[in-house]
Amino acid sequence: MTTEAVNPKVFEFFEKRGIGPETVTRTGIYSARRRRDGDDQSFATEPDPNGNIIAFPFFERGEVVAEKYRAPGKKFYQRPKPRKTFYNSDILDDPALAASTAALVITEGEMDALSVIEAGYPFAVSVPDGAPPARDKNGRLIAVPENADDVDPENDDKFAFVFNNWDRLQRVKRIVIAVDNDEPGTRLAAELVRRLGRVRCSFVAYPEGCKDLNDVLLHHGPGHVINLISQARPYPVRGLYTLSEFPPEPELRPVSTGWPELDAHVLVYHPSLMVITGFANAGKTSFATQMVAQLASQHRWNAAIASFEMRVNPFIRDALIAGYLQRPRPWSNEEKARGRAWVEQHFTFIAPDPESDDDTNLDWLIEKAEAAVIRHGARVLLLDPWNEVDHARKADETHTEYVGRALRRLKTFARRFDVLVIIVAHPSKGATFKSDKDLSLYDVADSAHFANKADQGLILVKGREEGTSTILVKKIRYQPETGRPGEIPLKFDLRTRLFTSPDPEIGGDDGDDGDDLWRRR
Ligand SMILES: Nc1ncnc2c1ncn2[C@@H]1O[C@H](COP(=O)(O)OP(=O)(O)OP(=O)(O)O)[C@@H](O)[C@H]1O
Repeated sequence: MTTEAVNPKVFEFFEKRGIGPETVTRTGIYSARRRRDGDDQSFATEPDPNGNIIAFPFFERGEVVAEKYRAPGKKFYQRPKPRKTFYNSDILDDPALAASTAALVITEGEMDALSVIEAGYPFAVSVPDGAPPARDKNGRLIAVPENADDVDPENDDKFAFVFNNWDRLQRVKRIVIAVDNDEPGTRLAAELVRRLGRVRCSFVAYPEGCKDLNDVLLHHGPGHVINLISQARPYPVRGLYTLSEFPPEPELRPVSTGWPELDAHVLVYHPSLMVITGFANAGKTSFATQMVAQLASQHRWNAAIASFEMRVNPFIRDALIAGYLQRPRPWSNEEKARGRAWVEQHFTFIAPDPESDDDTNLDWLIEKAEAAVIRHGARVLLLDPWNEVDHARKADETHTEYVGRALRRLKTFARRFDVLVIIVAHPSKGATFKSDKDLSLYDVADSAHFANKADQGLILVKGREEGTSTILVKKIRYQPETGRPGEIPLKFDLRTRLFTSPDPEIGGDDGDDGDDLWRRR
């Protein structure tokens, strides 16, 4: 098209919108008129230097594949059977977009794309049919999913222009979405971003009083259009942050387990995952139960206890009361009543309903644990022992894969509900022949995941001499804030059935009791 072929009124129309004759001519816009096509009632639109219709041709690889018309009185129509493509789509093949030296700007209308081109930035396309409605027929805003899993590209009619240009679009490294600042524009942006991939998309922020790029060109000038594009901000990608964007994390507030001699080696905090292991009868249940009692009495950390091997009444209950009173039985009636009231206030128990045949699998357990947090303010979940949870493994899943998935779920639960999850687990059968000294977190229930996923890992060893025990602190994720590995002797008071400070002659911090301590009983 040459300038001579275009009605000067067309230039006037664009001039009023801030778009000069060079851009009009370069993009192939021309003036046209409608002419009756043959004897029937159909019309054709054809170029006419005096025509009062503005024609916007859509090129693809130099060919006009669609055309939109603006007739007087703001009447819009299109050439029949248009190919669904972007306005100015041929810019998609520019090597600068593949090399990432330029970002592609996608606008909601032709005038906005022209505004960008007018501002001196050629890398702009417009979607062909504007924005989809933002609300459904009941007036409710349509929620757009974040991913495009529900999109079938073959039948994605409204966005066929994306599919039709897929190969060219794939090469584009950076995309600036510059749609209208209104509800339909917001939906269009969301629909484009999920189809094009969030990581390469940015958005622009319009100045006050501007709803699109043509407004910006008219009211602020071409320089501002360019600034806006160069300052486009990336769409946040969930899980990827700069330091300043990083979501606030709960502060690490480690507290004592209640045994002063353990403080240098293990302090507990939530959210976190603690694994406690040791051979049969090593005292794992006694130790873990006493610990949750101490956490409740010293820090008011309520706990949910899922105890599948020990009866709650009277064993767990009395172990908790003992931990609270720190006094041997027999207890006075007043002590018993006080102890029970205290257990009632701070603990909930997760146990299968004898009336129901529900699987007591991990989903079941987590569901109850969530209720314990919400209803009873639980800060601790004690799962004792792991091996008794009726695990539900998927058909195509190995044991190791299952344990990995299950521990991930428990960690997600811990994080989401800000809970300390304590898992008591038996060592694998293969570890039975090992000495206590050689037992490691890798021996837990046949899976290295326990060692890898735990934030803190303890091994309990019963001493050769009755009433002596050692806590092996094997893993501490945050050192030194929450402790450091070590071997800490404790006394097991045979009268109170509680772990207490060792008698001075039994040993110090450095485990210099020699081999005796390690020998299996
Ligand atoms: N150092 C110790 N000396 C003597 N008795 C102890 C010692 N530590 C724990 N006990 C007692 O040993 C018994 C077994 O303890 P507990 O049930 O806590 O062990 P566990 O490791 O949980 O056992 P399991 O692997 O069978 O579940 C309990 O009666 C407990 O009071």
